[in-house]
Amino acid sequence: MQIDVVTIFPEYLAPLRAALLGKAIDKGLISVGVHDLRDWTQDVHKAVDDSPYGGGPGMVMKADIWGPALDDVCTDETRLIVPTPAGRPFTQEVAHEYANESHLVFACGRYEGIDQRVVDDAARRVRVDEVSIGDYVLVGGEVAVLAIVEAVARLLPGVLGNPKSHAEDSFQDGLLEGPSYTRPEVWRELAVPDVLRSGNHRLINRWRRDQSLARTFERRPDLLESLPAEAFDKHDRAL
Ligand SMILES: NC(=S)c1ccno1
Repeated sequence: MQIDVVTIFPEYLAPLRAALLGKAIDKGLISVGVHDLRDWTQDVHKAVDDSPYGGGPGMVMKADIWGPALDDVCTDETRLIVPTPAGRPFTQEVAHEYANESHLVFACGRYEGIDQRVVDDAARRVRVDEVSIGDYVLVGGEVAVLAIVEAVARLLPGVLGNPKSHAEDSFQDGLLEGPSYTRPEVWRELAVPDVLRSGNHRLINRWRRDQSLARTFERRPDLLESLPAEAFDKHDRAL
């Protein structure tokens, strides 16, 4: 997978080359290009923004800078992703969608965002997603790109050490993951639940399913409401 990021703060994306992602890059599973939007400016001040039409606070990023940048970075295969609070929710399901793509390009907005015509024009040639990682406003899209790239890259074959790791992710079955424990058996007078030390895998799996259902019911009942009836089995106790 090729990932390209266009930003006015290339240094913000340095973490992409660290840890798990760095290893995936070293293995050739992912190629990452980070591009400084200011390389497409023509003026001595390298201006990338201007005042908003219609007035209002802040500045808007210029279409006549973003357009040529995306023309150069995108290909016919590109899925262009624009992180924005006004976007559709970025979910585990969307992460799986992106993991099947060959080329992701991320456009990192700053200030009050990017002139809408940049998205409208790009949509004439490539698939464009305006996505949000949550109902809050960041200073720019770079942090969202780091989150999205990590969520997507870990789904790629060969990136995680154990390919089964993400099979039990939260949201994988539409539910939140239950609690996890490791040694020591007792820590600050808190003991690991006996069932996990029983060796009875049928009981352990039942306990884990119950914990997942209970946690989802308590913290994200909306996820339960959106699951089809067939997502539940006869052993799922009424919550
Ligand atoms: N919530 C998202 S994705 C965002 C991008 C910029 N600010 O907030």
